[in-house]
Amino acid sequence: MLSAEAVSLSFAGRSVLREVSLTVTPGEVLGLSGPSGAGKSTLARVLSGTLAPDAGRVLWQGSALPRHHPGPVAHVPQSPELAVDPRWTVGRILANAAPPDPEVLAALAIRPAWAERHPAELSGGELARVSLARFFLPTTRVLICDEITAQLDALAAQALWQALTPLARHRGMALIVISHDAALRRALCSRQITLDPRPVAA
Ligand SMILES: Nc1ncnc2c1ncn2[C@@H]1O[C@H](COP(=O)(O)OP(=O)(O)OP(=O)(O)O)[C@@H](O)[C@H]1O
Repeated sequence: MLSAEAVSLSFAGRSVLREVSLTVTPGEVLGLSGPSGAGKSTLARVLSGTLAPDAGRVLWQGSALPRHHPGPVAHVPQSPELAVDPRWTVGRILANAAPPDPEVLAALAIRPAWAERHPAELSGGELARVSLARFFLPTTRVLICDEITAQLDALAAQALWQALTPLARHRGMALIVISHDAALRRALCSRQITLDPRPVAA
């Protein structure tokens, strides 16, 4: 189980997260919403251990979040094109943290032929799937999906979620779905929290 206890964070004296508390249990799909700038991506970075809070703590199975990489909590970023090295091939990107998992590659319809291509040689939907596969590792127990289908058309978005959610459920992986799309959150999530106007504990 992942939990955040009264997590607070400021950037240059400006408070972004104010005593945010939440829990995520294995296999759960939790929705996270709030207006632009509310701190959703910042919270994702804190939960995945890439950003340390000023106050409060993040616990994994009741202990401090492990510092090793890859850890149990992965944050799939909002803009995959900004999060990958454009000089790397898709094959290298996919193999960077762990050997690619054939089941994940097949479920996300990632073609072997893409291995020699660079990120700029994929469509937005293809790159979104590669970005997802990159964080969908055997060690991942909580996958934070940060607006991962916001740039896709409705059909491509639906295909991605239809591939991702059964795979995560099958592996007992929890998902945190960050999205401005209320219908999507309703369809996917068993529980939701909102970072507006004040953090709501779950
Ligand atoms: N490294 C940083 N340094 C300074 N300010 C930052 C930094 N990262 C984020 N912020 C600020 O923190 C606030 C929250 O940003 P964040 O990206 O978490 O919002 P968000 O809720 O995910 O927004 P959106 O829905 O637009 O993606 C914003 O005002 C942003 O400018």
